[in-house]
Amino acid sequence: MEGLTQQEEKKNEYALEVNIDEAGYSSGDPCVRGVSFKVASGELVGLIGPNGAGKSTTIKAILKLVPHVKGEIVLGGSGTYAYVPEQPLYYDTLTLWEHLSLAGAAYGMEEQDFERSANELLERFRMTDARDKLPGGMSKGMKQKMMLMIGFLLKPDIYIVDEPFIGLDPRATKDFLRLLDEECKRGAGVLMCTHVLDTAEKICDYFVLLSDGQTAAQGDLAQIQATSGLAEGDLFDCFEALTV
Ligand SMILES: Nc1ncnc2c1ncn2[C@@H]1O[C@H](COP(=O)(O)OP(=O)(O)OP(=O)(O)O)[C@@H](O)[C@H]1O
Repeated sequence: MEGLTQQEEKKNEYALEVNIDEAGYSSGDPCVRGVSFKVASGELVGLIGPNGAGKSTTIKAILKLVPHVKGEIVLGGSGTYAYVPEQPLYYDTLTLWEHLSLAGAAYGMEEQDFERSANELLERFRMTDARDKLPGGMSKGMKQKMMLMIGFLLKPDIYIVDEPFIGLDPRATKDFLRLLDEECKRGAGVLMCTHVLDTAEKICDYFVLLSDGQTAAQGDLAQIQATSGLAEGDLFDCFEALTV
């Protein structure tokens, strides 16, 4: 668009458009109803809500991992995404490096490009010493880092990250947030589901607050505050006021 810098232009494109009429595990009994939002390129959207509110079901509906979904999901850009699940998924017999290699090969990365990116990620996540370890010999946080590294390796148009903070120590959290910020600046969109509301309040551009399978509020912090009637409230206060 005229007068916009390249980065502003990127921000005006959508990395993900979600219009879920219904989603659930058995027909006729949807857990999620009427959830619609967009993630712009370069934007970080926080999907928040109490236990059982429907956050993971929403993410799984986006990824077509639940059996019943009515609605429309549109991936922007070239349609590439990285999903980082809440529970690490891995092969017991493959080392960290072999997991990265497998992901690189599956996405057709050039060998040189893969080696450079994988080594950089090992350093940034302080995991170089764990390069040849099997997941069974890793701590919870190390497994979580492995999942995040696989996501970052792929440099997708959108990251879909389910509760990334549990298990990460403060330094690893900082390393992760710094990388995420760089990826947003590159133009990637991020949809992140989390219970860590103080961090979400600091880093998210937009919030979708779910309660009992429906949208209780959505918008930036000012809009969430307005919906909750707490003009000066922090995200936690608004969350309490708006959820059941
Ligand atoms: N595999 C499943 N089969 C049937 N029902 C499920 C399944 N997984 C979740 N549900 C139901 O869907 C509803 C929403 O659950 P969901 O896991 O999406 O919540 P959530 O917001 O991610 O919660 P949490 O914060 O506890 O992770 C709940 O009523 C839950 O019982």
